[in-house]
Amino acid sequence: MSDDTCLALERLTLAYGDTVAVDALDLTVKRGELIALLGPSGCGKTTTMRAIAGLLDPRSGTIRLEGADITRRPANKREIGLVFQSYALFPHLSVFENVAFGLRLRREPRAAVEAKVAEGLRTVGLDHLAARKPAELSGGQQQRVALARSLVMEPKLLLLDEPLSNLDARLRLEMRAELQRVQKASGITMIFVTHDQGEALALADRIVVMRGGAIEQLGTPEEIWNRPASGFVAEFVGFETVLGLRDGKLDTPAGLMPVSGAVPAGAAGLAWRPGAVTLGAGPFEGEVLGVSFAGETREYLLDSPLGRIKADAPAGLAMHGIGAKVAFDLPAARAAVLPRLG
Ligand SMILES: Nc1ncnc2c1ncn2[C@@H]1O[C@H](COP(=O)(O)OP(=O)(O)OP(=O)(O)O)[C@@H](O)[C@H]1O
Repeated sequence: MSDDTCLALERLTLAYGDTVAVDALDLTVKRGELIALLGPSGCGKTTTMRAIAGLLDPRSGTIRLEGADITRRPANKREIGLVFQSYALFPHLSVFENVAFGLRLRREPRAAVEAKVAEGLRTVGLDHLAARKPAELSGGQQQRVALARSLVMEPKLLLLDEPLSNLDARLRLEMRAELQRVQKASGITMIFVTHDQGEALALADRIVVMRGGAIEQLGTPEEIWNRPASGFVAEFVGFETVLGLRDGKLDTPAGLMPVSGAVPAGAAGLAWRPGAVTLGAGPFEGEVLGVSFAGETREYLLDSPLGRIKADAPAGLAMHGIGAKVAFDLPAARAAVLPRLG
C-alpha cells in the first residue's frame, strides 16, 4: 500500500443473513480524493458505506484506514465522519451549538471549540448565521450545517450518503459546487453515494460504478463518460442505443446488419448517445414516435427494426412530425466501443 492511501477495502464481503449484498469488493481511495459510489437501487452502495463506518460487520475481508486494520474497530473509534440525507440537526440548539456538539462531547477546551466552529462555519459560508436555529434555515443551509458539524471533527474520512437528495433541483446544483469547494479547501477524503450520474460526473475525482454488489467500472468522470466498460455503464451515462457486435456486424432484433465504418477487433458492442445518431440520411429507417423541443436540439424517439432509437437533431432543421418515416445512421466513428456488452 502506498503512503497516500486513505482507505483500502480488501475482498470485502457483506451480507444480511443469506443475502450477499457486496461480494469480494476491492477498492483503494487516495488521501484527499472525492469518490462517488454510483449505481442503481440495491447495488450495495449504502451497505458498503455502513461497513466502512462500522455500522455493519463484514462477513469477510479487511478495511484499512491509513494503513491500520479497522475491520473490527467500533464505529465511534474509527475517526470517520458521516453525513446522511436526513441531516438530523438538534432543533433546540443554535447553528453554532449544533456544530460544536461533537467537539464538546470530546471535551475539547472552550477556546479550541470556538475557533474550530468559527472556521467550520466559515468554510461552509454560514458564519453570519451562527446564532440561528435550524428551523430558521433553508434546506441547503441546514445541509451545510450538517457538513460543518462533520468537518470540525477533522475525520480521516467523511462518508456522505445521498447528501443532496433532499434538496430541490436549483439548490442541489448550488450545493454540488459548494461540496466540491469545501472538499478541496479542507483536503478531507470523501466518499459519497449517489444514484444520479450527473452528480457523480460533476463532483467526483473518481467514480465507482456498482452493480449487483460488485464494481462494474472504476474511473475518472471522463473515462466513465467517454469509455464505458460495458453496456450497463453505457446506458447509465446516457448512451441510449446499445447494440452488440457479431461477426463484425450489428446484432439487432431484425438480424445482423452492416456497421457504418470500421470497428476495432475484439469489441463486444457499440453505443451511441442521441447526439451521435445521424438523422435524415443512412441505411436504416424509423418512424417518429415522439419529438420534443429542447432548445438547441429536437429530441426524437424512433421506432425501427433495430429497436427504439433516440436521436437529437439541431432545432434549426425542419421538423419531422409524428408518424413520419426518417432515414438514420449509426456511425461507428461516433460510437463508444464496448469491451463487454452486458
Ligand atoms: N437490512 C437489510 N436486510 C436484508 N437485506 C438488505 C438490508 N439492507 C439492504 N439489503 C439488501 O442488500 C442489497 C444492497 O442494498 P443497499 O441498500 O446497499 O443498496 P443501495 O445501492 O444503497 O440502494 P439504494 O440506492 O436504494 O439505497 C439489496 O439487495 C438490499 O435488498
